[in-house]
Amino acid sequence: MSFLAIDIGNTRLKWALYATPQPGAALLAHGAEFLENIERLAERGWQNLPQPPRTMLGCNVAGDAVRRRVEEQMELWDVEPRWVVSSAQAGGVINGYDHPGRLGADRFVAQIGARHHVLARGPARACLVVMIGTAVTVDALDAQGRFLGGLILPGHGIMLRALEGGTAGLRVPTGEVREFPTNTSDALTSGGNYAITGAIERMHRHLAKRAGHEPLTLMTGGAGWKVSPALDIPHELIESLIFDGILTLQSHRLAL
Ligand SMILES: Nc1ncnc2c1ncn2[C@@H]1O[C@H](COP(=O)(O)OP(=O)(O)O)[C@@H](O)[C@H]1O
Ligand SMILES: CC(C)(COP(=O)(O)O)[C@@H](O)C(=O)NCCC(=O)O
Ligand SMILES: [K+]
Repeated sequence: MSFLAIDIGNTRLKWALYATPQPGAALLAHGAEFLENIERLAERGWQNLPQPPRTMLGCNVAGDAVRRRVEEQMELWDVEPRWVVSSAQAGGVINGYDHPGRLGADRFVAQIGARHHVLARGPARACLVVMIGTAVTVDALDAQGRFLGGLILPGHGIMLRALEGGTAGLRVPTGEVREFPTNTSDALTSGGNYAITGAIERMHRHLAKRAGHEPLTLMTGGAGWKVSPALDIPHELIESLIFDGILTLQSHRLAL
């Protein structure tokens, strides 16, 4: 019954093999590859799995060419590639985007994972879903599981490259996050970090006001550990949030 979940972002592909397609299933193997190395997935991580996947579900925001390259690597097994498309409603989330299909599949799936965590923890409440990947997204779910809307901003790497490319004097090593930075490195690192944490805190305020209660804040993504220490609101880092969403979606599909 083993099930492969794949999350393709703009920087890396992350994958996880589970014993069964249900939230909380045993994790059998997992890995990550930078997109420039996906041609090696079959020979590297996927060659020596404890068992071949029987089914799979993925989410991809890196475009069709990347998806096709990944599907070629999957020819190793007899598995039909299936990819999440954002829709008006799925996995307990009602998608309030103007055009639901245009919402990034990773954002939709992370919200489904977040909704699963909210309901597993007690009475339904609003939830802020923060993803710190290549880009940063901050998405608001109300207590009924309705996606109210969200922010997209550049991730730290993109902010730095934009500043380096657009100026003559900002090519400096990485600095530290400081309240009052007194050198260029610290000024850039702190500026990026507080741009991200400031946006999260702002959206948290919007959602607390709309919901009338303190939302649960869940954070995920490759650079979440860099942002978490400077975020002044209670929150939890859940590395597996997208996979939890994929497992939830898959188990809902099987139940239909
Ligand atoms: N070991 C790591 N490998 C790759 N990226 C990392 C690592 N640690 C932190 N990062 C940061 O995480 C970001 C990529 O996160 P990820 O969630 O994989 O992004 P995406 O989903 O957009 O591909 C990079 O921009 C980088 O700043
Ligand atoms: C916002 C994103 C670029 C985030 O990508 P990531 O940082 O995970 O690589 C992705 O979710 C996307 O391409 N979204 C489509 C546009 C939208 O959600 O409105
Ligand atoms: K992502």
